[in-house]
Amino acid sequence: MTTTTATRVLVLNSGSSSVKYQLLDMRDDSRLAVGLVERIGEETSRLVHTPLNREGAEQRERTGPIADHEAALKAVADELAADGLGLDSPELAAIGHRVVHGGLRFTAPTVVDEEVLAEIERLVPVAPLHNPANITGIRTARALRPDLPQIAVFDTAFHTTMPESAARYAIDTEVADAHRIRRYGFHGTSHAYVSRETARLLGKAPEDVNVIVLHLGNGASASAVRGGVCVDTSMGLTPLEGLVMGTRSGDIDPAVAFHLQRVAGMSADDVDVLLNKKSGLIGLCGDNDMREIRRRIDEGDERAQLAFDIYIHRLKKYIGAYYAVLGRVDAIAFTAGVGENAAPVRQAAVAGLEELGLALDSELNEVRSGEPRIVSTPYARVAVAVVPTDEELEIARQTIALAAPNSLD
Ligand SMILES: Nc1ncnc2c1ncn2[C@@H]1O[C@H](COP(=O)(O)OP(=O)(O)O)[C@@H](O)[C@H]1O
Ligand SMILES: CC(=O)OP(=O)(O)O
Ligand SMILES: [Mg+2]
Repeated sequence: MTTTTATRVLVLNSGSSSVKYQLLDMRDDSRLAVGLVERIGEETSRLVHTPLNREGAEQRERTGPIADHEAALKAVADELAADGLGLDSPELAAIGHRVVHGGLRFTAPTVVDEEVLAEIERLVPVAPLHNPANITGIRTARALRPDLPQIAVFDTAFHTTMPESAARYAIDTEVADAHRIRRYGFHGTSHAYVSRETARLLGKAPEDVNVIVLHLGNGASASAVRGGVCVDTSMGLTPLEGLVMGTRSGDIDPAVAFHLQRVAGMSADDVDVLLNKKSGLIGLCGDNDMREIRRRIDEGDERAQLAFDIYIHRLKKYIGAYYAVLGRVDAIAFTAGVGENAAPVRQAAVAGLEELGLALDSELNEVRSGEPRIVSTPYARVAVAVVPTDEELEIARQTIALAAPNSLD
């Protein structure tokens, strides 16, 4: 009789209207399948599944309504099964889940049980776009494989090292403590992975480098990482604070919220929707995709240009702020959809910062590549790097380390 050692991990990254997933073999971090379900809940849902477990296997795409995250995960399970990678496989060691808000309690990856789920549920008001989808992902995966460990990896965990001076808001301490109001920060899995990869790119140990990480996706956040430890980040109690995002305002005078309620007759929920879903780039110019905004700018569209300028202005302010927080900066790393792909964003964000030791090589900056790379000139004091993030790989590593630490021996 042969026994199979379970070394595979399925990672589910459930967003408000999408699920990204990867099935990995942790013996060599190889991917067996990757995919995405997007526009969940709409008529035009789309599932793109790429099997990577055999030569010549082709990407498959399905369009048509997928009602909710539960249906999406079942569709993913069917796609995996069609490639002989079904969830019933004895080689599957665990399922890892991105969970966005872990509050004060979850500072490390956690095995999910009912009590942990209840705590993630309690945090829904501070991550209303994300935690509900994460919970559905966990419940559905558990129903499909009740015997497997389900591991939650929290976006907030990497930021729990922030000093109180960075994490606390300057409001009444009793009110803040009673309601656990503080800056938690998000995208931590990405900030952790990218800051480490940046050190590697520089040929140094993470302990020896100070990095500003700019995670610019649809949601966007900056972090200041000193010697591998997060000391400040731009998102706060919720993922609304900080940079200008696809649909979120980022930093704003909080008085705007009560002014709109008192003067414009909006409810708290109306303001929430306005700031989370109808602001940022989409609120400014009607588009939240940087590709479309650049296209419009090339055609001379002034609204798109102003939206871009506001986005860059905020980004620059955070670069300056985190430069001051860190004192010495070895690298600035751009990551996620915009950071990895939009050369004009990188160029504009560091333009004029030569006095801070920042200088891009404009040719290197234009090169398209999926590899980590340096795009600054050789004589620049601060390296500018493009470092593709890989939240799924990082979640898989943390998942196997907790669920089956001896499986890779
Ligand atoms: N080639 C590109 N050029 C410019 N921006 C891009 C490109 N590809 C993707 N993006 C931007 O990346 C965003 C998605 O980033 P991503 O990190 O996948 O976000 P999320 O994880 O929040 O869904 C898109 O909304 C788009 O603005
Ligand atoms: C926390 C957050 O903003 O995540 P995303 O960018 O996936 O929306
Ligand atoms: Mg993302």
